[in-house]
Amino acid sequence: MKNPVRVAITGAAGNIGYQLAFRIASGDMLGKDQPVILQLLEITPALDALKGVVMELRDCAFPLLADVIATDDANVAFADTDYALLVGARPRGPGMERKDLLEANGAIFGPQGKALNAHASRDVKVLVVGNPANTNALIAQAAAPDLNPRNFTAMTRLDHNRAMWQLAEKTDKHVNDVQKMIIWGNHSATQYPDISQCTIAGQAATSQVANDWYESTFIPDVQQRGAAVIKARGASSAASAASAAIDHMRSWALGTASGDWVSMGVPADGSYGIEPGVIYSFPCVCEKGDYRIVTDLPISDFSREKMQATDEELRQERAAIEDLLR
Ligand SMILES: NC(=O)C1=CN([C@@H]2O[C@H](COP(=O)(O)OP(=O)(O)OC[C@H]3O[C@@H](n4cnc5c(N)ncnc54)[C@H](O)[C@@H]3O)[C@@H](O)[C@H]2O)C=CC1
Ligand SMILES: O=C([O-])CC(=O)C(=O)O
Repeated sequence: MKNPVRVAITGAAGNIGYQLAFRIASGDMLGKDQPVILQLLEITPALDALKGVVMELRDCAFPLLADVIATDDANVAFADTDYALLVGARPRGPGMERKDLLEANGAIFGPQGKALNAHASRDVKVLVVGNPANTNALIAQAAAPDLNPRNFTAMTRLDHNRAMWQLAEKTDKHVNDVQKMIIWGNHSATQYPDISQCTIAGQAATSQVANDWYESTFIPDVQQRGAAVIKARGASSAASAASAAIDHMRSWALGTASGDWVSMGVPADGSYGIEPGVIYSFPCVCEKGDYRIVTDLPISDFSREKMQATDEELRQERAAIEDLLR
């Protein structure tokens, strides 16, 4: 049996956290041979609810769950943690954009970055889910100067999964047939879901759907899917968000499928002309516990314009919280 690894989840008594903890404890994220110690963080008023989550985790008698720690102290939650899923933050309601949460949620991620910097494993892999995810990841990264800046990532895997399903449904294929989807940029309404490289059962996606459907239906539907779920459910996506978080971490830790890639919000490194300074979603291949941005894909004028628009929004979000980066 492998030694247990430590997985921290913030907002663990919230809607997403309640899904995440159980799936991670059952081995969905790191494999059925990898024991885990869950380190659950909540705000003090939610500690009773968190106690209930811990009771239920124990009641599942998960073979892979080595221990559970529940706390309202980030220094405890992040101690020696190998994986940190930063979920705890306020969700948006109807009529809000995710960046409307910047002020309320931005303040959470500086102190958490600082606690990670002081206490986490030096190789900790960080995924920010709390919105606005890309900019919150930037805030956490800036507060953790002793950790590898590349290890601060934001979740666009839910958008990636949504886009794959929309395309599969439109072409009457299974989602397993869809490869090489790309989400560029921000986890927001400016994100650019790009099918130019996509294949469906090995054939170019662009030859299987009408361009008009792609531009006028697919792109806005993927961009607005979070809002559509809020309208339908009266609450933001939770089970699908937890599932995507597990997909993101599993790909990063265990690798992406041969011949395919995934979308991850990662620090821009100049690839595709996106200058450093923002956490931007790129197509990424993961191998041996690391990721790399897939480079040198051809970019059309249509794509370039959309990639720049979402970059611009990220720079505006950054400017709005610049004081939190110091
Ligand atoms: N990146 C993505 O694709 C997605 C992101 N989200 C975002 O995830 C976040 C969480 O969503 P839900 O779980 O539905 O919200 P929720 O309100 O059900 O749960 C959030 C939990 O975080 C806790 N919390 C608040 N501040 C905290 C702090 N400083 N430290 C630790 N815990 C804290 C709250 O007590 C609450 O239990 C929201 O910001 C939401 O917008 C949601 C869906 C997808
Ligand atoms: O839309 C929201 O506010 C929650 C979210 O990020 C998503 O479902 O993509």
